[in-house]
Amino acid sequence: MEQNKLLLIGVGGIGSEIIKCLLLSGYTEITCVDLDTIELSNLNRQFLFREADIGKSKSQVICERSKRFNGSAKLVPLHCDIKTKGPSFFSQFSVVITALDNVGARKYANMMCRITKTPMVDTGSAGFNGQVEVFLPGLKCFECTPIQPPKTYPVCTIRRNPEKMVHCVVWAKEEFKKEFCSKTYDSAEDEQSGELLFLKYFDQGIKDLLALKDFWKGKRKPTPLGNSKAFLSEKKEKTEKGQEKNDQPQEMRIFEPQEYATLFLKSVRELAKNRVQLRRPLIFDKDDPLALAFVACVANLRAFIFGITMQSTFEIKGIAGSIIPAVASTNAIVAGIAVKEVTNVLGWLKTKKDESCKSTWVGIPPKRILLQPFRLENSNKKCLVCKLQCITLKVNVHQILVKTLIKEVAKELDFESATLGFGSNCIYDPYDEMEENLEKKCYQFKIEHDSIVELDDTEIDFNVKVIIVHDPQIKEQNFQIIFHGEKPKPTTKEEEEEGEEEEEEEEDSQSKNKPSIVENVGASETIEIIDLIDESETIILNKPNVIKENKNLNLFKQLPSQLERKRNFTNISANGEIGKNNDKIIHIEKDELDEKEIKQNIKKTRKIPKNDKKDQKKTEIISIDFD
Ligand SMILES: Nc1ncnc2c1ncn2[C@@H]1O[C@H](COP(=O)(O)OP(=O)(O)OP(=O)(O)O)[C@@H](O)[C@H]1O
Ligand SMILES: [Zn+2]
Repeated sequence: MEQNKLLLIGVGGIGSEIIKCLLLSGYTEITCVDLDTIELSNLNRQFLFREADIGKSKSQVICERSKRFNGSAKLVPLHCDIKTKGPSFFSQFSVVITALDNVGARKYANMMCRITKTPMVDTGSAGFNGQVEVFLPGLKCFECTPIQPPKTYPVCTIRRNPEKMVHCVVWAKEEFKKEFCSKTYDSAEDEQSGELLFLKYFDQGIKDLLALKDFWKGKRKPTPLGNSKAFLSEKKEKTEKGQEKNDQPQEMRIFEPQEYATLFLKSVRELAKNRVQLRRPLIFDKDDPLALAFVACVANLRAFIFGITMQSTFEIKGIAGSIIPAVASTNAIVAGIAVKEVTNVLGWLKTKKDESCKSTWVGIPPKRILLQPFRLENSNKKCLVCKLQCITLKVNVHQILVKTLIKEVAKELDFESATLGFGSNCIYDPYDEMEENLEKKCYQFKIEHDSIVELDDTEIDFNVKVIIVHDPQIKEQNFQIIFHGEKPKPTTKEEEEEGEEEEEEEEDSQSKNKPSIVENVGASETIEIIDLIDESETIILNKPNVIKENKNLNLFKQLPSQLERKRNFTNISANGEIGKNNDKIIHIEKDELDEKEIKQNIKKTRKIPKNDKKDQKKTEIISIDFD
């Protein structure tokens, strides 16, 4: 353990737990990277931070505080974005552990780990669910499973007939974008702008909808609010709801609609002013109080119009940012498993046997913890990151011309016709008029030590990443090309077809039983329980078909808490089966069936025989057949 240098990326909720577990397990050399500073909202679960640390660098503080677990450990803090670190940085470490909150940074770490053939242990959590995934070189990587796009809602529900607060919030965010994020303004809007918007959103817009007479047949109609002055004058004696709860912070309270109208007019004025000062369109950020005030007011007033229960700004912030509150216990469990996997991965580095390494899904439904370990999978032949081929080029970036780089590397790799790209820039394309770039030196395009440039063959499917190692001693012509194992070669037709077939199989098997990762695990509102028609056993979900086709963990992320709220369903396994007292499982075949039809479509599963219970205890996983 002591000989292994570890890299921990992200020292937030899970990262703080990981560093503690690593040190207490005997690891002594850890580099901690985090780009952020400590915020008040971190303190409830990032247990090593204190109020006095607010504003300080997370990585600095965590390294100082963690000395208490092992005073002689070598902890290196780096306050930076991981995306600024290249292959030579990553290659120092035996294992990379990611405890990040976004897919972009994970993808970057994954690519660096593939390039440098470094194992990566990725962690994540959302509420009571979490995961630890182990990515070993040569096996499945973070990008082998396509990442699901966030949930979208039917346009008609959002624009015409919202049924829930989330629909109003999506609409409010859209309006925020239209109003403040697309145009630049040179002068402040006049004083009328708030009132005009009020009319548009809450009066005329609603009247226009009501004009669609057929649409409203049999539906509850919305009520337009009139103009803001008239609406505000209705304000009788009412103040905010729940006077007795006045000790709650503003953000947690629900106010009368008139209060939201006043705040709405104010927020429009302030946002318009800001836009003029900034001289650029605004960006919606749930942490920007003004943007959030606008969205909360618009969403609540729309909810009021459509007879939907209004919610506090705090709750709306959660919906607007797809936030599921972090749970310290989930983070601690995930961190513990991750550290165990780091030890397994170190074993793999010696033996190259991967049996002990596992990825694990974590779920904490009431009163029990479900851990579901999975064997590591093979990589997806279609995965661009796994297919990635690279070489290292030792050069003097101040001397080497773009022309030389392209010509020599292309010659060495048998390229027919090469384009050169760096980041999102194309430096040279033979079909474009870019000849003058050929005469420039590499550093003029900010290509420096540890940069990765890309050579693409325009004729065949051949892409090679070139890792630049700058050496000031090297003269222009004396550069050195270093292969990482085999010499890169173009993908052959057979390999391509093989990849396609494999992908189809993969999709098949995934939809049958494998969980796949989503951006913010469980953060999207994928599945929702619409109703429980029979108290004990029947649940109606908004997307039963999807469930049947994909017994996929992601679709079930949100179920435990919803089920708990609705009824006492207690057992939900990580594979997506839902059960009550181990014996009643339901699934419904069609979308939007009526109650009678649903009852006909219910299939009960077999009861788990009593003597199987021993097994369940051993694994803490309940596995029940759907059919
Ligand atoms: N590109 C990056 N480079 C380095 N660190 C990153 C990068 N992206 C995210 N992080 C860090 O990863 C950590 C993730 O931790 P966590 O999910 O607990 O988020 P948080 O920001 O601490 O809390 P919350 O978002 O819930 O307020 C954060 O500390 C964040 O700064
Ligand atoms: Zn991959």
